[in-house]
Amino acid sequence: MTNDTVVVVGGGAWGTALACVAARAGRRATVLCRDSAVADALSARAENPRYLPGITLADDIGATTDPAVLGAADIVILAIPAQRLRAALPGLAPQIAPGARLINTAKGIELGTGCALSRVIAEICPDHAQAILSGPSFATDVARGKPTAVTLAARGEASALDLCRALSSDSFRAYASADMAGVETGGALKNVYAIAAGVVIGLGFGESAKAALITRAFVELRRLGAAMGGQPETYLGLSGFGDLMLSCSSAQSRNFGYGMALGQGEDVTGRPLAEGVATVRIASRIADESSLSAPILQATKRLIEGEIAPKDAVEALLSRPIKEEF
Ligand SMILES: NC(=O)C1=CN([C@@H]2O[C@H](COP(=O)(O)OP(=O)(O)OC[C@H]3O[C@@H](n4cnc5c(N)ncnc54)[C@H](O)[C@@H]3O)[C@@H](O)[C@H]2O)C=CC1
Ligand SMILES: O=C(CO)COP(=O)(O)O
Repeated sequence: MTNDTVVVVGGGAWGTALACVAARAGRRATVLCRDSAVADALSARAENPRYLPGITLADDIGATTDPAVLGAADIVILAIPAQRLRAALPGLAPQIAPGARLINTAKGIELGTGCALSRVIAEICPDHAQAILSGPSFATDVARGKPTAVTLAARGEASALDLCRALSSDSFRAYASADMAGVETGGALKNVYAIAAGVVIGLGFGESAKAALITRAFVELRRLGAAMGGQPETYLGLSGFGDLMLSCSSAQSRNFGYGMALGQGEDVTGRPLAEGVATVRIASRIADESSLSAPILQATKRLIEGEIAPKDAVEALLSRPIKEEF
């Protein structure tokens, strides 16, 4: 398989960082932007001042707003917000070269339908093989070339390994997996728990409370993920535990930041993209429908919907009946 040419759809923080990844791995990389100002800045100054201000990017990244560029791609990386995927894909699909492989990197579950994003992609691009890249990786770190490791899942180990080799370099290491559902659900659900961890810190409850929250969140994430089709061991890896740990422990995470603002009683309107806000709504419905116990997720949902105050949400969790840990 030829993997020479990579087109990244989405000129935001993550799409830009992933174009740097592809370029560092020796691929010809182009970002397909929606906004011509972003494309111009990337092409002329190797900068994305809107989404990654102050970071000088590899200068061999191309940028365009013309979807015709998809016709030359061996690999198409999707890096647009999860809830935008269904609306964006029909305009792109006819342009994508027949043999190109798609790698989704958005983290979420479709709000209106409860569909995994891989299913949304399969519905709109049924003839293209697809993969998922997910793991602990902040765009700013990746764009700067700081060491990062992620999981890349595809149907079939050989395909996953081939894509891992195509994108790995001395600063970016992708591990192969054949568990698409496990990788996908881990990335989506960790955002919910990052919001919850942010709330705990925003309330001033401290690091011990946060460690307890993350540990119990991990139990829930594995339970929900398994019900959605993931393999248990996948959640122990980079796309599960790794990403949960990163997002629940750093104010760099937009989801954690959103939770912190909630905990501090701030107005959260207009904050940067926090995918967990949509995910918690649909994941709570899925948990209810399957009678799965997910108290942290349900408390986070009620908090986000304004049904309960942050302090009361944490107190409700602490006052649940005493039970065995496992
Ligand atoms: N920023 C990060 O560190 C990471 C982000 N991700 C995931 O990547 C996805 C994108 O996140 P970011 O790039 O950080 O968000 P962002 O807010 O920085 O950028 C989003 C980009 O998507 C574009 N976009 C939105 N709707 C579109 C549409 N309908 N058609 C074409 N382009 C559209 C916007 O113009 C913008 O360029 C999210 O699902 C996020 O969870 C995953 C790993 C790391
Ligand atoms: O997914 C991420 C890191 O792996 C980015 O997290 P946020 O979307 O919360 O910023």
